[in-house]
Amino acid sequence: MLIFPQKQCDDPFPFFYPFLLMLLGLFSLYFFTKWQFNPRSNKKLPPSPPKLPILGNLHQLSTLAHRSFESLGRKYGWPVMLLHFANRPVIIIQSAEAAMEIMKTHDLAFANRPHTYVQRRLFYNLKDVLMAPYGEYWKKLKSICVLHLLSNKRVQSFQFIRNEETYLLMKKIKSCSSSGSPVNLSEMLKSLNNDVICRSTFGRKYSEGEDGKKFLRLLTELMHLLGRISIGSYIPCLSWIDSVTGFEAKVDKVATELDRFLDQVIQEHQNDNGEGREDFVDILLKIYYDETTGASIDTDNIKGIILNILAGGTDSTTATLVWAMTGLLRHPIVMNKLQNEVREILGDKQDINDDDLAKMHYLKAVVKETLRYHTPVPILAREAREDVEVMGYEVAAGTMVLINAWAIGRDPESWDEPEKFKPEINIKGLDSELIPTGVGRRSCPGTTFAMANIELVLANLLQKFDWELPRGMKTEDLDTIERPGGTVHRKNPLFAVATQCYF
Ligand code: HEM
Repeated sequence: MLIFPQKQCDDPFPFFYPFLLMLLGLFSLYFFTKWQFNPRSNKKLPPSPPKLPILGNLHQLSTLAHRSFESLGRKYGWPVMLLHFANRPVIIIQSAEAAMEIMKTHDLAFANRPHTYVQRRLFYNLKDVLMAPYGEYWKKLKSICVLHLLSNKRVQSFQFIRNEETYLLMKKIKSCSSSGSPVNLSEMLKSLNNDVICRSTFGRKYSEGEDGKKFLRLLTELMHLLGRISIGSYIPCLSWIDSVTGFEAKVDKVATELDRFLDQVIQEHQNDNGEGREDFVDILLKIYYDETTGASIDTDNIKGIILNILAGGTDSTTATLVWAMTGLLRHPIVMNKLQNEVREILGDKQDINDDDLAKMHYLKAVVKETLRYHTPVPILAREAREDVEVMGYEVAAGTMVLINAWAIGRDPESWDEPEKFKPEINIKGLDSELIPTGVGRRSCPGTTFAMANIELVLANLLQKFDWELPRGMKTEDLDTIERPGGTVHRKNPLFAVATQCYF
């Protein structure tokens, strides 16, 4: 038995200890009452990995954030995890069930998007449709997109553009195939999509001439800046770094030059006698001048929407097409099956129309599988407009919420063998598990436009050519390395050889 030595009563302040005890008691009572009656304190927060002062969890993220979120989530909190980007709380959502709570059950509460200085500067102080906060103003812009610019009818009316541009691409590939040299599919598909989107938006292409090239360079820079993280947006005390590294100046330069270009385009359209076919700028100008529609918009809205269409339209469509061809070249059995479907449905017919595409079910399954396996926009960003409970966790108003669509598409809870590229598993279309273009109010209005282009180009590529990898390359040699960014492309360009031509 341990005997503690008795404390000698030679303390000069014998009244001090009871006083200290009383003080401690009062403090405990104060904090206990505060904890009990503070409505926020006993709310359950999602699990979180340990974080560092100042940085929070930023040091745990690689440039491919969707992959970092998945591995951190599996270790620290699945399917809902709390991270800190510096001192900003960010909720990461990684299962279909949790994503549906955000985008369906609480769609209205999560109808805002988080934004940084970069988006504000590039998108006319959020006067565009992609970044505008939820409200009457955003509703007006979104309905213009859905009803006037990207409706089924409008997408059909642009069929001649898709046909003409696809035909030009086929001719280009044919001329390369005669020499047996590999074609750079990444480059060709990017230029096709730029041409389709520029003709739909401006009524002309910008792939030739100095002006055109400069504009396409600006567009590439816009996408690059949107995909970069500005340090100052998350750690305000380090915002000087963005200025010293020239990042801020670069954003300003690109924003100013794009604005000048768009002003010129609008001016040209205003001077035009309007006899040609209607493009997006014509439609937006009509709404601008028409006071009876009640949808009054200004020129910043027009320019913001155009930039959204250019940014959203070209990059994600190109990435999907390039990844689809990557998947097919890596899986010759799938390529063969798709080629048989396309050729059986078309017979000798060379021009492919929407009715033909509607019959190509395996083609649709291949596109869906590409969106699942190589999700082009892997992370969907939303912001809470009010305090909400999600999967039993508290999410406070203003919290950034990132939905990892890529991880949801590879969740073994939802998919058999999710690590394999297998269009057959996609044939039934598990809708809530496949959310590459979002769900709910803020979902993508350009899906029909994108799919019409993707399906037409793929069907043509497979009907008119047989494909192989460049000489000496095996299917397993073809890499799938991703390039970081808001839209995830292949890091290395995709080269393939069109061995046989059938037109
Ligand atoms: C395969 C191609 C495409 C993919 C994967 C894609 C993906 C997405 C995603 C994930 C979102 C966010 C959805 C959400 O938060 O719920 C989005 C929004 C948007 N997309 Fe797309 N997109 C594609 C094509 C297009 C095209 C062709 C256009 C225009 C011509 C377009 C215009 C937009 C716009 C304007 C928004 C913002 C909508 C809003 O905030 O209300 N997208 N897209």
